This record gives sequence, structure tokens and C-alpha cells, in this order.
Amino acid sequence: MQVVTTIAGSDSGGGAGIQADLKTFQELKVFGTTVITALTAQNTRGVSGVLPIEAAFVKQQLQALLDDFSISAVKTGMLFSSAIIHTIAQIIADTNIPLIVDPVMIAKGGESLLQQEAIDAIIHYLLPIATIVTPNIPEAETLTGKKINTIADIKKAADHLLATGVHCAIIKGGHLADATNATDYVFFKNGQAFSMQTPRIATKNTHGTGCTFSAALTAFVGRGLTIKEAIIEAKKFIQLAITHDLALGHGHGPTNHFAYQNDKKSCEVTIYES
Ligand SMILES: Nc1ncnc2c1ncn2[C@@H]1O[C@H](COP(=O)(O)OP(=O)(O)O)[C@@H](O)[C@H]1O
Ligand SMILES: Cc1ncc(COP(=O)(O)O)c(N)n1
Repeated sequence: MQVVTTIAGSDSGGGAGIQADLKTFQELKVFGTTVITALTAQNTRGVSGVLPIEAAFVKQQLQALLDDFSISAVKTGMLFSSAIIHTIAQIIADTNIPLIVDPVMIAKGGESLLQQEAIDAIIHYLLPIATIVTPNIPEAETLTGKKINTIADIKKAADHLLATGVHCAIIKGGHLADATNATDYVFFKNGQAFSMQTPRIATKNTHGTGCTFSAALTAFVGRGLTIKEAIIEAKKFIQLAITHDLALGHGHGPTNHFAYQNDKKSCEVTIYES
């Protein structure tokens, strides 16, 4: 049994954050452990409160895990402050555990999950020690300081991210204005690249899509798939979770973390090598 860790915020509504990560880990048959960086009072309508955890206690949680378990992959989600990011980066840098960074910045409802001053800390401390970074389009724009309108802009943003030292950048296209497809763009430091496409699902129930995708990726990396295989399988996991949404709550509902196990053979991802 592989052990994986998520370092993220708690979503009381259960669709994103730590809760989405643990549900995904369980479905993918890895043993999930957690380091909680913040509590949020949150539902499908939005975030009504954030209570950050002190960086020293974040450190204590992570150290407790490393002192006991052999961890095969770690992901980060909501990190909230530069103090938390520095603390985590310092500890992970001394390990050789693959690190997947989902640079969570704002909730679907627009509430901030990362302080402005923490963006530099992600770029300078976390990305240089990361294996994969998974920004959506607005996050990639913030991390690189450049607007993304075209595929050429996506490639430029990826080059900018790869220059920090991260091995692989996945720029997710959930926010692109393409009514037909949801396309994610993957770039490796060695120059290889591919994109992956699935039909776009017309739904407002996309709360936690980024968390769920990066958790699935972490589980598959932890299970020993190659990075490319893990990325494609994680795309299937999120596609099925969005397709079979649960229609819970009154706002942006959660995705269905059960769907992949029920239906995984039915999902096709189209790959374009470049
Ligand atoms: N409506 C949709 N239909 C199918 N896939 C989607 C849809 N919205 C997002 N995705 C996919 O979900 C994953 C998360 O994407 P995105 O929404 O861009 O990130 P985030 O949740 O971090 O904002 C990506 O693989 C993206 O292509
Ligand atoms: C605690 C927490 N972490 C992350 C998200 C982002 O969610 P999404 O994946 O929908 O962007 C969230 N809303 N809450």
C-alpha cells in the first residue's frame, strides 16, 4: 500500500481541498495522509471564513508524517501564506519525494485562498523543488505576470514556469473559451510536450475540479506510473467526476469522486503529441 500526502486547506463543504484529496486517494487505493494549512467555512455557494494554521504547527504535522511513513508522493493545494510555503519547502527539499504543486489562489466564488505576498514564495521556493505544477489559466497568468490568450501564450507561460526548475508544467484549460472541449497542455523540461482533450461537460458543478485532478495525479505518481501515464489517467478521473456530477448543494456543486471506479473503461482522452 502506497502512502501519499496532501498539504492543503479543509473545505467543510467536502468538494475541494483536503476532503476532495482524501476521497480521490481512497478511490485510487492509496493511503492518504494530511497536513492541514487552513480551515475554511465553505459550501457550494462560497467561502464564508478562513482560519489559517500557524506555520509552526503545519511543520509539526508534516514532520510527524515524515518521521513515520515512507511517502511516495506529496501534493500541495491551498497554502495561504508565505510563512507556510517557506516551512513546507524547507522540509520537502531535504527529501526526494515527488512533489505535485496545485497553485490554488482563489475559490470559484472569488474568495482569496492565497495571500498576495505568497505568490513569490511559490515561485522561488516551491517550484524549484517540484516535479509537476498544475495551474489553471488565471493561476498561470498570475505566476508568470503575462496574459494568456493564445496557444503560443500557453507555451510561453510553460517555458517561464519550467525555468524555475519544475520538471513538468500542466496548464489546465478548464477556463478557456472552448465550448466543445476541455484541453490541458503538458510541457516537460526536456522539451517534450503534448495536449490532452476530452469533451467539455456543460455543468456548473465544478467545485474542486483542480484539487481532484491534482490528487488523482498524486495517487497515480505514488503508485509508480510514469508521469505521462499518471497525467492521462488523472484526466480520466476528473472527466468522469465532472460527467457524473452529484447535483449537491445550491451553488457550484462538487464532482463525483466515485465515478472513475464505476466507469473508467468508458473514458477516452485524445492525446496530441507536439
Ligand atoms: N466543464 C468541464 N468539462 C470537462 N472538463 C473540465 C471542465 N472544467 C474543467 N475541466 C477539467 O478539469 C480539470 C481542472 O481544470 P480547471 O477548471 O482549469 O482548474 P481549476 O479547478 O484549478 O480552476 C482540467 O483537467 C480541466 O480540463
Ligand atoms: C480549501 C480549498 N482548497 C481549494 C479550493 C479550490 O477549489 P477548486 O479546485 O474548485 O479551484 C477551495 N475552494 N477550497
